[in-house]
Amino acid sequence: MSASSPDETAFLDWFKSKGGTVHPAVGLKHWEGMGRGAVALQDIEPDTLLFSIPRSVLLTTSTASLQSLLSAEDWSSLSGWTPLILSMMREYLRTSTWTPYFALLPSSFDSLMFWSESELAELEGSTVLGKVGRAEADEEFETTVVPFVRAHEDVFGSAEEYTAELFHRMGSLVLSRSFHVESKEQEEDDEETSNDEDEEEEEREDVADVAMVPFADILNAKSGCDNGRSDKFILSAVLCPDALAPQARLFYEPTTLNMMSTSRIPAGAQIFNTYADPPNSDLLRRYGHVDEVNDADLVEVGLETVVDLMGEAKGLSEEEWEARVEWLLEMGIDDTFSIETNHKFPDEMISAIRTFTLDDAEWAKARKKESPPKPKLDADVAEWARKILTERRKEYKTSIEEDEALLADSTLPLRKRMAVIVRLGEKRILAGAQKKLDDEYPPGVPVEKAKEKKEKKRKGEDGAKSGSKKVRR
Ligand SMILES: C[S@@+](CC[C@H](N)C(=O)[O-])C[C@H]1O[C@@H](n2cnc3c(N)ncnc32)[C@H](O)[C@@H]1O
Repeated sequence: MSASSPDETAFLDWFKSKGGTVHPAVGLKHWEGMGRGAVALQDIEPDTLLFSIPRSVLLTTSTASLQSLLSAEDWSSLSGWTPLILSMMREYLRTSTWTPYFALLPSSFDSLMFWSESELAELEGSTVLGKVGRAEADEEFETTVVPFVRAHEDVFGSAEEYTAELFHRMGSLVLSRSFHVESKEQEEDDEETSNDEDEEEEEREDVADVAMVPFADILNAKSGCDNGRSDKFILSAVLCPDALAPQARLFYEPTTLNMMSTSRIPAGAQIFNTYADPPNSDLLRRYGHVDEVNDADLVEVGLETVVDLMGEAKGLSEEEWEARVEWLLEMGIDDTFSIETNHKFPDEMISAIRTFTLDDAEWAKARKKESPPKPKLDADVAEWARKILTERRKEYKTSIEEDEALLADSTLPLRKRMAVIVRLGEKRILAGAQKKLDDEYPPGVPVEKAKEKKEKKRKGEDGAKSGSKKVRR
């Protein structure tokens, strides 16, 4: 194991003194534009234990001492991530248990929480602006953390040191580096629960299952360089660009978390993790970086955009469209639709569009059946979808061409470059979806004609466009 700084040496000594093991072929290295990461110092064969992390070094609400020093009532008055963040703040300020680990962690971030108003303005058009959460975090600090720490100075020590800056730093570390790690018993319980219950559970993740995992959080990630979506607590470390097969993965053992290679990693290559394939907007929000090429990119279209356009155009009164919106939400339709890089229209968006095209009798029937219209894309829906895409594209203040020109400038500041990559990716998806729609349902073709054309194409009567091969004579 190689370390290149005194902090790294101290961290590795601490890690090993706690029972952690590291394969001699795994080293730490600074990677241009990515910070610290892991490197294969020699060829690594599949099924090699890269490193093994004792569960006792995980920093969680159970391994930190704060919970045991407070009454159950006081502890349970805290919500969200605050119990973990406060535990981390106290461990950082008052104990030496995780000092070598904290010394390796960054204190400045490029994630959106730390962007100025003018920097955020570069993201205009992206729905990520509604998810930054800075105001909520500031409010949590002022209204919960400050009074709580002041009321328990016997446990926390001087409240003065529990600053907003430290609160945001710890919160950002949780956002960008934590893992979902359940106890072994919890995992077994989970196996007995149904998928639906699992999904609900994930939405309100218990802070007790959120863990800072020393060493595992040193691995960087890059789109296309991992083994695809990870399960909720599966971490996989893989080599880029050979991403077709999984190359490493973290196995959850009763007393350790073991990172194993699952295929060969050549000497000199970076060992990548997966962050579960977020789109660039979320990468930027949570981690403070983007992937110039991101297969998992997407653009969101709000139900609001659909309603604004269709409610008015179909001549529905405010009361009528509000009733349809409420009903759609009751029926489980999301208020945001994601279009991905395959440019396919989300089924839920098609159902929502169709809900606004229903006449009174059809609307009454749908309500009686308690089922939104089937997600069938036809010429009429396509016409609406095209208008919605046009409206959505207007929410960005620059064009694709302008953004491409900006990116060609190598002196563009990092944050602006990342913002441009996010908004350009989103606009390209919108443009791609529009093109796909135009190919399938050419604009200006009367609905009946478009139906005919589509039917012909389906039956393969439409020559080259249907994919039928021309015979050369
Ligand atoms: C889990 S940590 C990985 C370790 C980190 N590089 C370090 O120096 O401590 C995640 C952070 O690493 C950086 N990172 C990871 N993958 C990256 C990538 N593909 N490009 C740029 N930065 C990346 C980002 O700053 C991100 O917030």
